[in-house]
Amino acid sequence: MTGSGPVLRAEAVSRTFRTPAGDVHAVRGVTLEAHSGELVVVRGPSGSGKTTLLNLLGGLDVPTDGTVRLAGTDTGAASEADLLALRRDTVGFVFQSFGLLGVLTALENVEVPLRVRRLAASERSARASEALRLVGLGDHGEQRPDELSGGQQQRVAIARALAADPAVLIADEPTGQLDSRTGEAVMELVVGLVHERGLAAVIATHDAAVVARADRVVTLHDGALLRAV
Ligand SMILES: Nc1ncnc2c1ncn2[C@@H]1O[C@H](COP(=O)(O)OP(=O)(O)OP(=O)(O)O)[C@@H](O)[C@H]1O
Repeated sequence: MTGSGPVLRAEAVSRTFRTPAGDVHAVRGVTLEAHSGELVVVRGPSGSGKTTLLNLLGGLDVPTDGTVRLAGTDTGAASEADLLALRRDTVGFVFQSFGLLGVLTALENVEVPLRVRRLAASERSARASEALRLVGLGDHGEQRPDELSGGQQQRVAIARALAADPAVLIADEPTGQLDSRTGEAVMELVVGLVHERGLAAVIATHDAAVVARADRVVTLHDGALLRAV
């Protein structure tokens, strides 16, 4: 990968789902890129294809047409194993529903993606603690998700996404389950981290405050890009 090119690039990407009721063209011909340190916001009404597009950009799904290049790798041409490794090494995901494991402490949740990287336990724990500190939860490592507020849980999820030091952050409506003040605080944190750590971030959100701070805003309508700002 060259230093100046986009970390993430989608070129004329489409995703069609075959269903018994017929084909659903969830994403249609989208071209989009994100560079390091750049925050790209994807917005659009419900069903416009935001989640499908984010899944394609993060390598959770591959396009039926067009190409997605993630850190230089064409996801559609990669084997399942390579795609798994690419996601593990390159992408941090944050979802609306936090996705924390209830039986684990905050610290253990943050350690989950580090476990699959076969890091030594001490290194894992040091990195997870540092990630929790970054999101302002350095003193909450021993608490379980149900002992934390919604905003704190989402911050744990952000720490988990960042612990392995990904080049790309993909966040699907990360503030969707939070009240507006908590959501603002969480987004403030994400925007700061994107710029500080030079992440290429793509975030689906309706949050006006995030839209205002985005380097680029794209709007989806029926799976296609409406306009790019
Ligand atoms: N696995 C699937 N199989 C069939 N159709 C799907 C599948 N996933 C998504 N779709 C369809 O693709 C379209 C886009 O869905 P998607 O979830 O990407 O939209 P969205 O903009 O994220 O919506 P929301 O804001 O409500 O989450 C919808 O019509 C949806 O029903």
